[in-house]
Amino acid sequence: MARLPIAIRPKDIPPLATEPHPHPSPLQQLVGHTVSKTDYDAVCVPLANALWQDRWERLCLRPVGMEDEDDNGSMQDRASDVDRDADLFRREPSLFRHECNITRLEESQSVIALASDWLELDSPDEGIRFDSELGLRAEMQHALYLSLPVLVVPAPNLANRDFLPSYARVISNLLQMGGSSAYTQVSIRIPVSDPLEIIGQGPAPTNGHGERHHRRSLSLSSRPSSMHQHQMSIGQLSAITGGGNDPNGSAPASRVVSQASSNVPQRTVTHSAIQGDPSSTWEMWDCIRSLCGYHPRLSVMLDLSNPLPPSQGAIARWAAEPVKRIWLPAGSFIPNAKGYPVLSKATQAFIRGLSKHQPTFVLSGTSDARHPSGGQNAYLQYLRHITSQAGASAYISPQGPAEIAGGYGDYLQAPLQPLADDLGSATYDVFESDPVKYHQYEEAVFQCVMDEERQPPDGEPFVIVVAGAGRGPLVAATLRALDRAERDARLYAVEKNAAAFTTLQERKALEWGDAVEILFGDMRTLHVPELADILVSELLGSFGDNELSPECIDGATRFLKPGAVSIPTSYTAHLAPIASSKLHHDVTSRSANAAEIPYVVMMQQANILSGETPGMSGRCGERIQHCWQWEHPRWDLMLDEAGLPLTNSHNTRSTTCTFHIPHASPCHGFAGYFEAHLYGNVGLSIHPDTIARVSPDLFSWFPIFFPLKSPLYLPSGAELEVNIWRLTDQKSKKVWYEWSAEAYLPTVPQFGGTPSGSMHMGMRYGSGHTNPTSPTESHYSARPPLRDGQELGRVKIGQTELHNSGGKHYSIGL
Ligand SMILES: C[S@@+](CC[C@H](N)C(=O)[O-])C[C@H]1O[C@@H](n2cnc3c(N)ncnc32)[C@H](O)[C@@H]1O
Repeated sequence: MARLPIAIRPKDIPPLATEPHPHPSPLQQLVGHTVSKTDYDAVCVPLANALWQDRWERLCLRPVGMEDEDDNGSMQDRASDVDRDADLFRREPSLFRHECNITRLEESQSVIALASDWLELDSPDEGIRFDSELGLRAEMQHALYLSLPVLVVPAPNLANRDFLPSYARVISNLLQMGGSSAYTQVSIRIPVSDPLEIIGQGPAPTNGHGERHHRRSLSLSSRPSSMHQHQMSIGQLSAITGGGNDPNGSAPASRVVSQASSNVPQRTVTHSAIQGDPSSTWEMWDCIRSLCGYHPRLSVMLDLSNPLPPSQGAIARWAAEPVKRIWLPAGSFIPNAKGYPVLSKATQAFIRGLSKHQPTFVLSGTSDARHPSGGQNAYLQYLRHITSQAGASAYISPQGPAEIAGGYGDYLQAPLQPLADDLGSATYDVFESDPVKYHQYEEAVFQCVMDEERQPPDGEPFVIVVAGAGRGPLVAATLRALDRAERDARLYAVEKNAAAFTTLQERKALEWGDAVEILFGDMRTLHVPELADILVSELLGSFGDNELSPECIDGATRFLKPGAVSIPTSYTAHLAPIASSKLHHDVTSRSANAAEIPYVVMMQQANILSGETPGMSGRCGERIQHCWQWEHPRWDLMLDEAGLPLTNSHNTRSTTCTFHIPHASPCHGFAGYFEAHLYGNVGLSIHPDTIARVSPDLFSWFPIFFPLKSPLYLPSGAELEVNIWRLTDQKSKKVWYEWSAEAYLPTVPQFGGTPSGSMHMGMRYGSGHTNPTSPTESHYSARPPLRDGQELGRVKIGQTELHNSGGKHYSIGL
């Protein structure tokens, strides 16, 4: 595992430079020292300091109660002076040098800059929202000027969910600044959970004392003035659950919301966390990145100040998101038996799972002596220890060691077409680097030639054809199997790639001699000197049939003896809906038609969305569902005079899979897998649930990805119906896939059972059999009690286009 970067958030921020360039500034010295003399890789500091906050508040807010004193003339004069300054600020919002912590280009390397956490882009007060936007734009302008790698923006406030689109709009606009050459990323700091999800308490308590009351400056005369009072933020809530809310540690400390202003909508705040929704903070992120169009410079800083939500499914969704940074305050560590800071088992596993994102960790509050043993360095050493143990893929990829798959993570590749195209020697070399596949074939051939029922009559040797021999590894595996079984065979190796055939010639000349007869040509038309008992082939694609194994084996069946066997004897295709911001972005940034093409990809930053349960309606299948099956050889086909099938229509397939979606998420497409039965008890699998049992460590195939042009949003408890077709056209000699999906929410009819009286069956309306304060998967799967004769219905909530209609954008040449 590569060493993951760790940054420190120092308690004290160095002062500004007192000597001119090129003398290093105090911040430069701190960064230089940290990077060269400690085991940290970066320093995390707020971009601006308290003087900036003071100016912004002086210009944009006014203490509550001031209007009562407005009959005093001098007070009014002061107010109009402030208004003038405020308008000047709004005309060209920018930071002064003394308001900044970072001022030089030379300071910007190895620095993670935090935007001011007192800005309220989602304040219920319109004026505060707009002035916060101006403040943040001033900070972004400064960050862009200094080419800072990232500006971390504080999380939106769950209690202000109604204004989340306003927050997201500001972020989207921020990402337009600096034009296409802009370099600075924007990272949204999102808490991994809301503490109320964990403790399941009632409405958030309000902060009854110590808050500063403000009202907006009167200068925005087109907008009514307003009064503000603090309300408890996510960060403050984290303190009550032990998540820690210290100046170094946690989410923003102050939020002001207006209560009196007429520009503040008098809506009831639906605080989803209060109702124990484990999706709440993730949904904030989902809304922001969707409104920002999956911008490539937008990422997540996942804030682990609060405990993880209890639901595995809710946590796993972060695997599909661009989590580039992880905020780990000292308060998120627990003391072990000796008093050293450690992380809970669940947090360790979560962090290991996210390691494939190569995140930068930010440790804060390490000098606060929160833990009795180990001192400040204990946090760093411990984090180094657990991240160095992080393995490869965690959530989805069936592929083996990261070293082998290295560099392929989330890399979109066009599926191979070994029938239409001739493969290069380097590609065969990659195939041959996976010993598992050849071991499985050797074992399958061994079991086949040992099988009593397969023995040729009168002690005759077997006739075996290896069809699609490539550079010969299956021929070698077959020879090893015959040797072990002490069986004789006449062995033929068929290959249509003329260049690969030269390697077969070489191997025959130097290794195999008379033991192997090599034949050049297409197995569908080539003359084979005698009928075979066993046909060995490996023409499998990631979805089983996508390299046209069915068509090729059909064509080779004409040189098999009646009752002969094919290795593989059968194979199946499987599908699951996935979310992956990365894959979605990579596909949609290619071309307009790029989402109409399947890809082969080692999925890393991806998450399977479906659950194992049948859902509330009982209609849903497994997490990963079987699409279709192929069995070989087929003896039931109508053949032409050459012994070939009259049509290829028997090789069309279609299926509808219905998936239960336990946790809200956009669906970005579908992951496809195959399982193959070779012979006896030997198989191959890239299905995530069976690979370890069937063919552990197999890495020859990555899953196939059928993308969606636009994400299909699926709320908690949704049912996703996926249609996929394998189609073929004799005239144009091609095979292709088409796919589409529909989303539904289950409903239960209310008394009387009319459709209009139906009620959605999302988690909030769960059965009442589950504990609403500890959401788990069962929350979503419990079926509500139905009255006699009542049936669950469903309402349709979304639909995709039909992808790759008529094979217009992607097809496989026959
Ligand atoms: C996936 S590769 C497998 C190569 C080799 N058996 C191995 O396992 O490394 C499939 C091979 O089948 C060959 N092939 C595909 N269709 C064929 C056909 N109709 N007739 C003969 N060879 C074919 C390709 O050229 C390629 O060498």
